[in-house]
Amino acid sequence: MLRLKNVSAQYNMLTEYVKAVDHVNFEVRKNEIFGIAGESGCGKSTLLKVMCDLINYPLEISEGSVEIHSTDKNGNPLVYKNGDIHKSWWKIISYVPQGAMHVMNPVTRIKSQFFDAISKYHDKKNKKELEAEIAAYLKELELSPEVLNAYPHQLSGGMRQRVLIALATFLHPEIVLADEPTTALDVIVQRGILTMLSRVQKKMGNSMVIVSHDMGVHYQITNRMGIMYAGQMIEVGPTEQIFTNPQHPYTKMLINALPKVGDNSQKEGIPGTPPSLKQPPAGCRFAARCPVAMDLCRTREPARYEVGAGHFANCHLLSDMDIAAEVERHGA
Ligand SMILES: Nc1ncnc2c1ncn2[C@@H]1O[C@H](COP(=O)(O)OP(=O)(O)OP(=O)(O)O)[C@@H](O)[C@H]1O
Repeated sequence: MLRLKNVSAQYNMLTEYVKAVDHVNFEVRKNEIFGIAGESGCGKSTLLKVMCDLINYPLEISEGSVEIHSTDKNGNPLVYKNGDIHKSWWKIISYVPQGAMHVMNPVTRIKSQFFDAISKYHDKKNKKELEAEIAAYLKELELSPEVLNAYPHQLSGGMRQRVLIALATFLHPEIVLADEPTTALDVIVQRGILTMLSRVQKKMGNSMVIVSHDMGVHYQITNRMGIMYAGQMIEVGPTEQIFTNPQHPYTKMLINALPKVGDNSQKEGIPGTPPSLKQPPAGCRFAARCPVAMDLCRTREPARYEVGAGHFANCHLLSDMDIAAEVERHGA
């Protein structure tokens, strides 16, 4: 299980900070697919980097901690914390970064990329045995072992993405993080990738985190999900609840903007733009775009409210006390 406790992370630009992740709390449970959704630039990729301990300048964690709770061979509890998690890459946690073409070495065959990435973590085996094991695993994932001899540019975008997923899951890590795994692929290929991810997760019974700006992806394969806005996680809950009973005005607008079968009404995007993460506004960060914002929303940050079993949202409108205070203020 992976847990984020009050995590803030920022890009240190020397004269200013980009506060890309702000006091984020949630957990990814065993045997589930957890989705992270939100507009471009809201901090989704940064959050994934924080989760897998990929912290390189100018990114830094300014507050909070990330923990992976696991067990050793004898079943004794083991906790990996940020700063140490990167030592367990591939075996405990693995990461499928955004943009399959850019993360692969263009002048190296897929086989060598597999060997380079995993051979030092794999139980000692000679090259031939390891290659046979990789080929068998590729077959299991419906990929021809022929791809091992190919260069990345010889594969289609969908094949490259499948190879990256195969690489990230080969050592059966407990947690797999995937950043926009279906972006830039056509819908048929997208469906194939989602089916593959879902099948791999079911087979391993591990945890998966999928970042995508596409709500359709979350609807199709995630069990629980979180909605990010301007560096903050503003709603978390079971995916079915997020779609049928969204609580934060931003989530409601995201869901309402989705096309529905039989509904021919014109869909509108969310007017306005997200705030700068260099100088985020006081109060609720969505207030400037929120059609139901109260005065309080522009001055005080909302607390997190539990609105159903395991369903949380940060909005003053969910607090009778906050609404009463607003009414009193206007009545005064
Ligand atoms: N290396 C960097 N240096 C400075 N700022 C950065 C860096 N990488 C990202 N940012 C900023 O951090 C914020 C969050 O970016 P991030 O890439 O995490 O968002 P995202 O939600 O994943 O966006 P997208 O969906 O477009 O990938 C943005 O304001 C972005 O401009």
